[in-house]
Amino acid sequence: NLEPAIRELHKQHGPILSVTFLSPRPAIFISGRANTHRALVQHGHVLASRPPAIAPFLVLTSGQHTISSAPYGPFWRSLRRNLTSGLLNPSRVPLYASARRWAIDLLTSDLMSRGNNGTAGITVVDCLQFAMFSLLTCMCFGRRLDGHCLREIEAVQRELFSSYISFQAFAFCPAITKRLFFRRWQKVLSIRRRQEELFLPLIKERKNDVTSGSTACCDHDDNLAYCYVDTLLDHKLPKDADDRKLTDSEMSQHYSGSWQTWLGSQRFQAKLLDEINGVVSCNKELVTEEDLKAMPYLKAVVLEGLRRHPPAHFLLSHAAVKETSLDGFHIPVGRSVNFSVADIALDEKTWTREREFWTDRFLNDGEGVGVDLTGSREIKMMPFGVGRRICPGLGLALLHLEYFVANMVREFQWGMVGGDGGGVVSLTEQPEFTVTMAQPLHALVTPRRVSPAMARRAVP
Ligand code: HEM
Repeated sequence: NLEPAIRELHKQHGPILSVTFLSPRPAIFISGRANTHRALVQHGHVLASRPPAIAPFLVLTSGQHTISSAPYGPFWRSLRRNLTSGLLNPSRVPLYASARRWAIDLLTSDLMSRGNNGTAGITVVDCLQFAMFSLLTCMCFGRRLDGHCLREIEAVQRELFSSYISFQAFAFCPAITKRLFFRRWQKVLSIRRRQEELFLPLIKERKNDVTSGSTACCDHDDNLAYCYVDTLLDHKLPKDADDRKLTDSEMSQHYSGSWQTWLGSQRFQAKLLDEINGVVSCNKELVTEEDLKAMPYLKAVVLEGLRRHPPAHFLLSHAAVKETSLDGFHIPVGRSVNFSVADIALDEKTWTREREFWTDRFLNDGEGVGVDLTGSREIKMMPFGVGRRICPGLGLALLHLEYFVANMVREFQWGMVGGDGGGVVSLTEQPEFTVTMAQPLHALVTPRRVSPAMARRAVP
């Protein structure tokens, strides 16, 4: 449980710390809005790299050849530009409208078919993650994958996310820890193998434009004209990019929470529903992307969710491109430099009632109105990071959050397990790759109307 310890060390020793854990190389921690702005925005180009990956992540990122893990340089720039100008280009948003509708249909049907499990409620995260995997894999591979294939992809990715922290053990003397934690190391290799077994055939199918029924994984009627794999297959790396692949032998070597009333309490739901009904006519199938633009309360709910419960409590580790100094502290190349997202979001000097889920701060004259999530002027909250390594999926993520929340509130009444007004939900957090709920949410879900998705299901 690193976070409280780091916070305490900052209190005792100041905003810039160098801490030695198990790894021989100390990690640097930088706190505070102003310091973070200086480091990541004003001197953003200097701290825009990533530190050398430890053994498991070398395997899982093919030797730091992914956008998020690649060191700053032509290779990273080229891949990142390919993603932002291709799949994430705002002009392509409408291309995936049908995939988004499909994901909402899947989610609606899934929630309905689980039938509240008596009075124990539905484990919401299972349904939500499955719908989100369906949508993102569709955008990635250009096809609606079938349920079996999706479940397999979901299972391997979830295993990776939940084991992520335990893999840090290999930071210390990997030659020994690989033997000491032999099973854990085997898990790293098995996750990678399964990812290859699942993803490579899908990539090859897309490449060969297979339309026969030989691949049971695909629903051929719903091929997308454009997907992320297409952009990667067409992509040409610049000459000076380091596209060195790991050799086989290298591969085998490496191979605060509190009890709170729930956000879904009737008050939030009723206000959201009022807003949605004011914008969307009752005979319309779904809330659309266009409708979302006229929903300030929905935006406030989503922003307050990201502020109070950011999925990442720390940014991915940054590193200096060249030796540098920050406020008189020396930062060598290759050191991991870390920034706390959660502490900035809970800074009492920026936010009143900072620990409360209080949507009004993003409405009318509230302190959060017009907050700049890119942090270019100043940082008030940074759930997506700031500066050169800012999350390129920011726009898409906000769209998905608003779209899913709006449609789920419109379709269902969300109730607490445990009865009227008496229910509480544990918001105790559990660190994984992202921060998750230690006790997953169980909710009672009641349809508000016969939705088109339900009607379609009813047709044999
Ligand atoms: C609520 C949803 C999301 C949150 C909170 C989130 C947050 C983050 C954060 C905190 C980082 C690290 C920034 C840093 O190191 O300074 C990051 C990086 C990244 N995110 Fe996201 N993200 C989300 C969704 C997405 C989506 C939907 C995509 C793609 C479709 C995406 C793609 C990436 C990539 C490629 C990076 C690495 C950027 C780089 O190193 O240059 N993210 N994200």
